[in-house]
Amino acid sequence: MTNSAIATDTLSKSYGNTLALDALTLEVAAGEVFGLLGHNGAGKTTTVNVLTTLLGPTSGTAEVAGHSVTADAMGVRRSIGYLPENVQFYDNLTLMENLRFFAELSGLRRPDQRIRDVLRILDFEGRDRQRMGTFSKGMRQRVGIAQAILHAPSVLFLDEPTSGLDPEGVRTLRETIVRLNSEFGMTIFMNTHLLSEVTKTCTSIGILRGGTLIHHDTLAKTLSNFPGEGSLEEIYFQLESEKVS
Ligand SMILES: Nc1ncnc2c1ncn2[C@@H]1O[C@H](COP(=O)(O)OP(=O)(O)OP(=O)(O)O)[C@@H](O)[C@H]1O
Repeated sequence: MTNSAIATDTLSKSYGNTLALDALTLEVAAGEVFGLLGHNGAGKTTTVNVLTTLLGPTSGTAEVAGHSVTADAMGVRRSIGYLPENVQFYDNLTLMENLRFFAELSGLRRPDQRIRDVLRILDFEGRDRQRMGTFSKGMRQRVGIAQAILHAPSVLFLDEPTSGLDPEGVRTLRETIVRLNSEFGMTIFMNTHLLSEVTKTCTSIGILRGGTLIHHDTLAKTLSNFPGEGSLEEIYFQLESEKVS
């Protein structure tokens, strides 16, 4: 038995003739904050879409929280939360009304109690009657996280969570991610382009290039294995530009 939150074996996904994900074999241990990096079109969103069961794989296997994405997609969905890159809300409804709507959709037994807990976890107390349309982009991202964790998932997927946020929004979101991981033990899997955030948040990283995983290690080992490079950004560009052997 392993304590993998995510385990894939030669997982591939094609769109017609485009091989977007090429035999991905990856393990993310429970309790990690994993950052998936790569240029535009590298296959990051495809990976998240397959792991969250939005898309079926073309071949290979993947388990999330111990459930197969193909044989037990419902088990996966019950165990995960997902913040898409562009999360949508009902702007004319309040924060509470939005969360109640999503809580009812996911069939929560005592939605109001859980919503109150989640509002407290995300420091939204006192804002539950505020209309969503008045929230900043950073706050909307955190409401997206609130929505994603209503059913207390063990694994949380975030697709470009800091995209379009100002520095304060980025910092607050980072604190939220770190807190969900350290206080509530959630495994976090995030796609991101923001390497400075990866350095501050992630415990391990993977780099995809053209659908192939070209690097996977803990952040600490990645940094120590490239002592000549000043930052993760420089390491990333070095790895990304290396010739495929
Ligand atoms: N629905 C689709 N139909 C056809 N090709 C697609 C589809 N979705 C993605 N692709 C292609 O698959 C490859 C991987 O795309 P994907 O969106 O997974 O990359 P990404 O790393 O998330 O990129 P980005 O950082 O721009 O979001 C790209 O070549 C893309 O053009």
